[in-house]
Amino acid sequence: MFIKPKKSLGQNFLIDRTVLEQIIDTVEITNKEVLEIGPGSGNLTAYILKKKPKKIYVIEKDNDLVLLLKDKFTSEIDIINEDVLKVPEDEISDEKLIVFGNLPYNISTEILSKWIINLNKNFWFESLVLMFQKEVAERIIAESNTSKYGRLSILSVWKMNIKKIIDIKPHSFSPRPKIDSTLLLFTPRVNFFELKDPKNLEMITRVFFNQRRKMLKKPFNQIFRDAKKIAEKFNIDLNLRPQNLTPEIYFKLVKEYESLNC
Ligand SMILES: C[S@@+](CC[C@H](N)C(=O)[O-])C[C@H]1O[C@@H](n2cnc3c(N)ncnc32)[C@H](O)[C@@H]1O
Repeated sequence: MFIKPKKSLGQNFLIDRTVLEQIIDTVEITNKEVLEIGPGSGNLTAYILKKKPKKIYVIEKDNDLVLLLKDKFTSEIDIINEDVLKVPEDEISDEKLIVFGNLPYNISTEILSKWIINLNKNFWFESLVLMFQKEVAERIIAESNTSKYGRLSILSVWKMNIKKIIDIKPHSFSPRPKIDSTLLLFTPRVNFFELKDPKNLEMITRVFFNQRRKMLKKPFNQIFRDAKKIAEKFNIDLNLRPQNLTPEIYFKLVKEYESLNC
């Protein structure tokens, strides 16, 4: 069955055996429950199956590809024919999942942000092995005082340990994307900083990084009534820029905001 790849659904299928093997070797799969996001034509799915997982769930939005997957794998996989953004990720299984995803580039940050915002102390996964556009992966793992550091880095490191596994070149896919990709491994950060509402972290980092070239004075005044006092409390020089504050400081500022407003 030939299916023309749909650009709108970010369909670039992995065809490089070495890369497929590197992906499944990132974590232990045997006897574990696995979730794959966007299995496409099932290239990675076939490699996952070789490692004998206890069960595989896949979430694929494209009806044509779902037909192809049913044909190719019969009853070996449990197919959820849905938009991943609409699936309640913590209701897929009672077991902690190993998640793989060569994510569609146009919604990759939306998926990651949704999962992080929804996470509670009982992580629904054991690890996430996710592929991003290289430029997005660099923003996720960026540290403070660098130009790529921003909201996505702070949000990601809040609840996860993140490790870069490999970069992947366009020739590993068909059709070839125009950009390089990067595979990241995320594992739960057990003692993450407790906040009342993750939306406050989203809001505060948005206010700061929407004006990333401005001095801290401006966002501070927008968020806190007594900005000077709060800056002194946390020993922050208001002449610095948003990228100079570590994630830890952002978490503390959100907590302070919550204690004053929520
Ligand atoms: C980059 S391709 C990866 C395909 C396959 N995993 C591989 O590596 O060869 C992304 C896949 O995600 C699917 N997809 C796109 N948007 C989706 C969504 N919102 N929910 C679920 N799947 C989606 C596409 O149809 C496609 O199969």
